[in-house]
Order: sequence, then structure tokens, then C-alpha cells
Amino acid sequence: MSKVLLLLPGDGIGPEVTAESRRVVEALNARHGLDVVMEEALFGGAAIDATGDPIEEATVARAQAVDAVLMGAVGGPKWANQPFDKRPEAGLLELRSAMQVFANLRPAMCFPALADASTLKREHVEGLNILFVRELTGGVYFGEPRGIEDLGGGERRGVNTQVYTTTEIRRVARVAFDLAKGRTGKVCSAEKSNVMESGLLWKQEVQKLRDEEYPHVDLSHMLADNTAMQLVKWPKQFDIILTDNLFGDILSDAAAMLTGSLGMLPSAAIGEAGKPGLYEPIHGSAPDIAGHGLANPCASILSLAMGLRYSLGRADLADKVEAAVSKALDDGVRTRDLGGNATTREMGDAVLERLG
Ligand SMILES: NC(=O)c1ccc[n+]([C@@H]2O[C@H](COP(=O)([O-])OP(=O)(O)OC[C@H]3O[C@@H](n4cnc5c(N)ncnc54)[C@H](O)[C@@H]3O)[C@@H](O)[C@H]2O)c1
Ligand SMILES: CC(C)[C@H](C(=O)O)[C@@H](O)C(=O)O
Ligand SMILES: [Mg+2]
Repeated sequence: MSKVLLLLPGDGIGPEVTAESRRVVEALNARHGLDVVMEEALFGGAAIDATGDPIEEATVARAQAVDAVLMGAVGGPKWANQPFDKRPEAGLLELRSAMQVFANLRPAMCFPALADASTLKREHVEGLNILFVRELTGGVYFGEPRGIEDLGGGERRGVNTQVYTTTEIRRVARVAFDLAKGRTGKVCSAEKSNVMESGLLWKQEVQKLRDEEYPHVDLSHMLADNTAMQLVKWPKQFDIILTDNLFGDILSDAAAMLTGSLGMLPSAAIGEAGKPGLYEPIHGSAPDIAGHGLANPCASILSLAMGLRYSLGRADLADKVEAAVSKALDDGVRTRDLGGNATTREMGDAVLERLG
């Protein structure tokens, strides 16, 4: 039976990069025995313009019912003054929460051809293969209370609450420990247990789960600020980095530059087995380059590959797509962020040509 992939292109460069992933799916359907039907819906600013809301209830329901969701990016200056709960980004948080995709896998891999594209020296990044496991449906992004209070006399107070429960910590740590089996076995958990109670609970629960059920995992703990420094100093010391929602957001953007560009980093957000996954590049809508065909579509295409692997049951085609991206880079095809002058479409063409 056909599988269903819901595309949510979103805003800015979102539609530009998602269009290239759509062409990859079409090529796999036509030439490689994939049987995926694509649907599309408005999301983010585009949905606000059409309906007043960043995501319609029907779209959330569809995302929960299909096999996988591939989104582009949301947000931009046009919607920056919307009330907070009506912003494009609020729609994304609502979608992640509704899909219960609590573990966000963000692989920061340096493709061989890009070892000189990073702002760090070649020996620091060549062969780099870090996997972030970022908690995605809890923490300070969702904690209550939140808001901006008027204290009178021109004084205001902005409030967000960092909160984690044992269950939230253990279920994402389990994902990291399970993934460690197929890798080097090393997991570094990053938090701020020195100043935050939620960070101390995080550290204790991660250690407890390791001791109870994963004795073979080589677990270490690192304060998140030191982790940021160590990522730049000697990134190859890391294999899996397990961390919370906010630190994972920040550390993975920093790690993107180790691979050459933010336009290279894909992600997979997964939850309980059998539930649909949400696949998205880690970059945003890039308003500074949107509409000019300059965006790098690799992060989107590689996110699609993760979807093929984790939700669509076609790890063989995921390997094929990743190999085609790697080959295109080997052959010197580069978008502007990687120092070249290929357009988004030309980069997509280069991947399609190498799919076989
Ligand atoms: N998942 C998402 O939907 C998501 C993620 C991050 C940011 N955002 C939103 O995007 C908007 C812009 O945020 P920002 O500018 O801080 O971050 P951004 O990731 O959009 O862009 C940061 C920089 O990286 C460049 N860049 C990003 N993706 C690229 C690509 N594929 N190819 C080439 N260059 C690329 C941009 O041109 C920009 O210079 C904001 O509204 C933000 O909330 C959305
Ligand atoms: C747009 C925003 C909600 C999002 C996040 O902070 O999670 C983005 O930065 C990301 O990395 O996916
Ligand atoms: Mg981010």
C-alpha cells in the first residue's frame, strides 16, 4: 500500500528547498520502486496569510495520520509582530507537540568534499560525525508559566519556565542510548546541573537509566557552556550529544558550521514507534536570501532521506539519496553558502542526476 508524505513548505526558502525534495520523491517513485503519495498544506506565515492561524486543525490532524511529514521552514519579518501564539514559530511548536515527536535527531556530518568549507581547519572537521539527540517537546519552550506581564509604571516582566519530568528525560535518553549501540557507544549528556535544578534532574535521570539498562553505553556529562567551547575546540571528541530543547537548538546550529553550512544539516523528529515522524532541515526561512534561488536544498533532501529511513521503511533509498548528495559535492557542485554559484534548482538537478 502507498505511504503518504505530507509536505509543509512554509515560508521564505522553505518552498524553494522543499520543491527539490519533492522532485527527489518523484524520481524515486518513477525509477526506484518507491510508492509514496505526496500531499501539501499551508504552514507558518503562509497559513496565517490565508487563514489567520499558523497551522489549521485539519493540517495537525493530517500530520498525525500520515506516515511522515516533511517541512521546509517557517517565519520571517512579515509575521514578527504577530501576537506570540499566532506567530509562525508557534505553529511549529504546536505541530511538534501534537505529533509527540520528543526526540530530534540532528546529524552533523562533514561530507568528504566539504572538509575545507568549514570555518574550522580541515583536521578538526574531516570525518566528523556527531549526532545530536535534542529533546523537542518539553523544557523552556513549553513550560508554564510563560508570558509578558505588565508590572505598572512602565515596568514589564518576561517569563519562561524550564521544566522537565523524569518521564520526559528518560524517554529521550533511551533514544540516544539505543542509537549508541549502532555507533561508537559514546554518549555525552549536556546540561547546566551546576545552576539549574532541571539540569540536575536531567543528569541524575540520564545516569540512572544508563546504570539500570544500558551498562555498555560510555556515558559522560558535560556542562552545556563547556560543550559549546569543546565543539569548536575539538569536535571529533563527540559521538552522540544528548541535550535539552534549548541547548540542542543552539549547539546544533553551532555544529552546522563544522559541516560547512547551516544549509547542510537535516533532522528527524521521532516519537513512539509506529507514529509518524517530522522531518525538517535545522535552518530557518532565511529571509535574507529567500526568493533568489540561492538556498542550499541539501538539508531538505537529507531530511527526506532520514524520513525514508525512519518512517517510510526504505533505508536502501535513504542510502541512495545520501550517496547522490555526496557525489554531487564530490563533483564540485556548490551553492553560494558553500562557496559556489549553483542555484537551488541546479543543486537539485545535480542530486537527481546522480540518483541513478
Ligand atoms: N524550523 C524552522 O522553521 C526554523 C528554524 C530556524 C529559524 N526559523 C525562523 O526563520 C526566520 C529566520 O531566522 P534566522 O535568520 O535567525 O535563521 P536562518 O536559519 O533562517 O538563517 C541564518 C543564516 O543562514 C543562512 N541559511 C539558512 N539556511 C540556508 C540554506 N538552506 N542555504 C543557504 N543559506 C542558508 C541564511 O541565509 C542566514 O544568513 C525566523 O523567523 C526564525 O524564527 C525557522
Ligand atoms: C523556529 C524555532 C521554533 C525552531 C526551534 O527553536 O526549535 C528552530 O530554531 C529549529 O532549530 O528548529
Ligand atoms: Mg534552531
